[in-house]
Amino acid sequence: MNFKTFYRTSPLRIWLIVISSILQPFILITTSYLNMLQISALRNHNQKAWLTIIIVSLLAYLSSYFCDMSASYLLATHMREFNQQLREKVLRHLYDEKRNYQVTEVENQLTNDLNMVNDQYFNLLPTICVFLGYIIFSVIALLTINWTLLLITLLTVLISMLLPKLIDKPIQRAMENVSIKNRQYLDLVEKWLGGIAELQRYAAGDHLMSVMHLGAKRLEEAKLRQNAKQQILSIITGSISQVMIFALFVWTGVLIKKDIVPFGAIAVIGNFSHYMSTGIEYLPYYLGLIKGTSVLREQITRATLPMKNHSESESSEVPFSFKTKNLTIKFQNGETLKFPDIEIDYGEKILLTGDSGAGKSTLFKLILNFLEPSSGQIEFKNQNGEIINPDLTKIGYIAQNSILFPSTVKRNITMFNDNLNNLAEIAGKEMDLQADNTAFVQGLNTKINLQKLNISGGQRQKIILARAQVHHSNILLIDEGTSAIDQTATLKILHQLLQRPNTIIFIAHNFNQRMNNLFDREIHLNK
Ligand SMILES: Nc1ncnc2c1ncn2[C@@H]1O[C@H](COP(=O)(O)OP(=O)(O)OP(=O)(O)O)[C@@H](O)[C@H]1O
Repeated sequence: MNFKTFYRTSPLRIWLIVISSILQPFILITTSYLNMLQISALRNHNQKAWLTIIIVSLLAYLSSYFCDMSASYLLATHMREFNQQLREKVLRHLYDEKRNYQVTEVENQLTNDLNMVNDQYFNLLPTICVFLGYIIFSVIALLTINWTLLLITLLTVLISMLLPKLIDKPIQRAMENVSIKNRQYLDLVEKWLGGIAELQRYAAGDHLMSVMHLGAKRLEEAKLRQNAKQQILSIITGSISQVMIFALFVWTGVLIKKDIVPFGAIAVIGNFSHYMSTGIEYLPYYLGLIKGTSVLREQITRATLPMKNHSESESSEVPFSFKTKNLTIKFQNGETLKFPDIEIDYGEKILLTGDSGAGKSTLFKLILNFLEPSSGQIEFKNQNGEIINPDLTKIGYIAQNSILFPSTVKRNITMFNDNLNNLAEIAGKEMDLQADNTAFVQGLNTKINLQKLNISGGQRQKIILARAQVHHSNILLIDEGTSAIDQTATLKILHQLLQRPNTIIFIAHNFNQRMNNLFDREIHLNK
């Protein structure tokens, strides 16, 4: 993400912003010239000329405000469009990447990181133009008076432009640090405030306060350090500009004394040196801020790049069967799980059991490649029994904590594919949803309110199971998909699920013998 992408959003608008921004210093510096003429007219008692210049100056000032307002309005419009495009690209990237993201990571990217880059990079475009204009037009004005005055000024500009290079690394680090601390703080908010009811139940408010206080303190300290670094940059560039003004006045005095420049130049120099010093003080400061965003901009660019894995998915095939060999996984905390070799044929109905913590859910995650095995492999085959590069997205998966969306029951089943509406009605019946008519007053058109949690755990599971029924997959992995559903309904649901031709591997703890008998075989994992 750089200025080029920003420019491409609307080149015409960018040019208008640049022109209206550049016009502001041009008008102000031209008016300074007019002021000099105004003083001469007053000394010569030329009231008409004096009044004309005052009116022209007034109009010039008004047009300068107009330019300022136009630039701000155009920039705001541009930013709105640009940010919208950027957010869409980030979301497209996340969606295509199929990686498990932490919600806070994405939240931070779409809000805090983007705001920082907006404030300290793109929003500075008019400001940079104005300060650049101050320097350029002052240089031209000084040149008309005496070239040696210009020389002194140019030298100072050069020094000030090189200065931020000395300090842009610490500023970059400080900015990154604020972003990290902000992410950590959002993470705390999500993890701790997400469980506030539990904390209230056990009266653990003091601990919540101290954890949140520490997170907020770290964030504020990082901001303070960033501010201090920016202040240092501001002080360095400010001091240089003051030295320059002093040198300019002294040298103008010398030139006047030697009759090289007219006496009136001292008044004009005062104005120009002010514009010049403002330009020199702030331009490197803002350029320093812009440089400071480079790491964040790179991060955002990476998050917006389109994913190029289409060729991979094109060559991959839908899996029908698989076998595992010497599969182990070692977690970061040192815990290691070893799995027996398993071979599953197409159409088998497998009950996967084992003690709590034996690794049943982990096995599913390994099959789906959500987790990488430390050793061993999984071999997938197609319909003809040939080994394939599998398209793992075609494996159906019902996780323990499957997600519902704030929409109707039906759309949660069809996953927003209205062509599947009729199938949703059938799957709803198969998964015994009509037994919950009192909760679903409008049937499948009842809207799920995630805030008010207007559905029970069992109803949630039935909706997720119906979703899997409607979106047929050759291999379906179900992790405790009926744990909250009563026994009678579970039996009914199992009958429906297991009569389909696809492969089903079902993790369950609490099945009775009658339910167990519905499966072809049981695989038991030992700890
Ligand atoms: N990402 C992880 N990092 C560290 N340890 C993990 C991770 N995922 C799982 N484990 C550990 O692996 C072991 C197996 O976990 P898993 O969830 O697969 O068990 P399970 O057989 O499905 O248990 P349950 O029946 O209680 O759901 C547990 O001891 C768990 O703590």
